[in-house]
Amino acid sequence: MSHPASWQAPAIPPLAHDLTTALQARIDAKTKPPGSLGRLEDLALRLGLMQGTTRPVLTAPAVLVFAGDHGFARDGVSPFPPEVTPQMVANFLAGGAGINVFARLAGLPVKVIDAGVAVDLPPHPDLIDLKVRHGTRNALQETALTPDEVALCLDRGGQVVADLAARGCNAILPGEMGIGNSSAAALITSALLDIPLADCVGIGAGHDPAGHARKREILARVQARHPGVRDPLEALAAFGGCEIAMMAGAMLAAASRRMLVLVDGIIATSAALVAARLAPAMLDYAVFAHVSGDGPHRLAVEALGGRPLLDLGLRLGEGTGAALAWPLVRAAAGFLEEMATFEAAGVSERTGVAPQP
Ligand SMILES: O=C(O)c1ccc[n+]([C@@H]2O[C@H](COP(=O)([O-])O)[C@@H](O)[C@H]2O)c1
Ligand SMILES: Cc1cc2nc[nH]c2cc1C
Repeated sequence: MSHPASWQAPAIPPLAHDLTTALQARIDAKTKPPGSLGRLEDLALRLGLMQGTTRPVLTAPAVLVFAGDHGFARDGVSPFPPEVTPQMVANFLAGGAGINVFARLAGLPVKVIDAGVAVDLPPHPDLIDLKVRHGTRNALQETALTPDEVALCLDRGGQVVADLAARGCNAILPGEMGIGNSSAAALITSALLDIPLADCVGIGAGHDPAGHARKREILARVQARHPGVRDPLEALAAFGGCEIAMMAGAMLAAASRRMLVLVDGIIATSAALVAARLAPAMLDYAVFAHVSGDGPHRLAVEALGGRPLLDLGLRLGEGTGAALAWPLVRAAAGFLEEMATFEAAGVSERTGVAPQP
């Protein structure tokens, strides 16, 4: 097992910038005024640069819902009890959660990964048991994860992606489920972006103003218990959780294989932030699906240079924003592959001047 102080992120190949001109020419040859597909054109270009081809294809994409529990979840940080984490896992596996609906509509399979749910879960064909521990330790009192547990989470996230890649997957949509994990995300984001904690604490699963104020106060105590954390591995150890660390490992492994990472909401973005601190080139393979309705998300996405595709006020997590954005990603690859060119369709190209009467 690798040790986190020395945990090495995988090497991430650079984007195929040498293909930029050829990709842009292919985009511009399609039967449309230049630039008229707006950000879908940027997305098509990026897919080509990621995959190192002028004809990118999306194969065997998968939603990965990483689930984990948090030691401080009973201390007032969430408006919901931690029992909801395994209850929602059962809901995912029964096909009844929001992510199941949106994934079905988008034609995406949903795999659930037990990264660190507090209770043992019954086996299920769509459940991958990679549990590192039964919930994190309580960060109000001690470090949430040991360095070895952090390394194990990162490695296991990589293992999930390696298994998918072996079956032809070249795009992942990581989501998460974990009562209390918006608190871990806030603590990580504040530590790694060096911005005040209060600016990073959202309403999570739906605090009222009094609950939100209490969450801020509790998290200030957690932060005071772990002063001076600035390093991504230290942040994961201090604050948890297993599902955030495993998502970060999955994102890094995906980028190392030139796979697209469609980033979901505020918790998935904290994992992307950790991943980017471990290997900045990960961001070349990340597309931000949406900006969450949980206020602080916007700040984190901007700090990572992301431009979210959707702004729907979603704050459900589970990968729902990513699943909803998936048809846009498919549209980008689809127009590049299937749209007729001016030449093939016999359509006249732009002359730059209006025809004279
Ligand atoms: O994706 C988001 O932006 C998002 C924002 C707030 C909450 N959530 C979800 O709500 C849960 C965390 O909320 P909380 O209040 O228990 O920390 C967790 O299961 C997340 O999937 C998700
Ligand atoms: C019901 C419920 C569903 C969720 N899905 C993701 N986070 C969640 C939090 C709650 C509380």
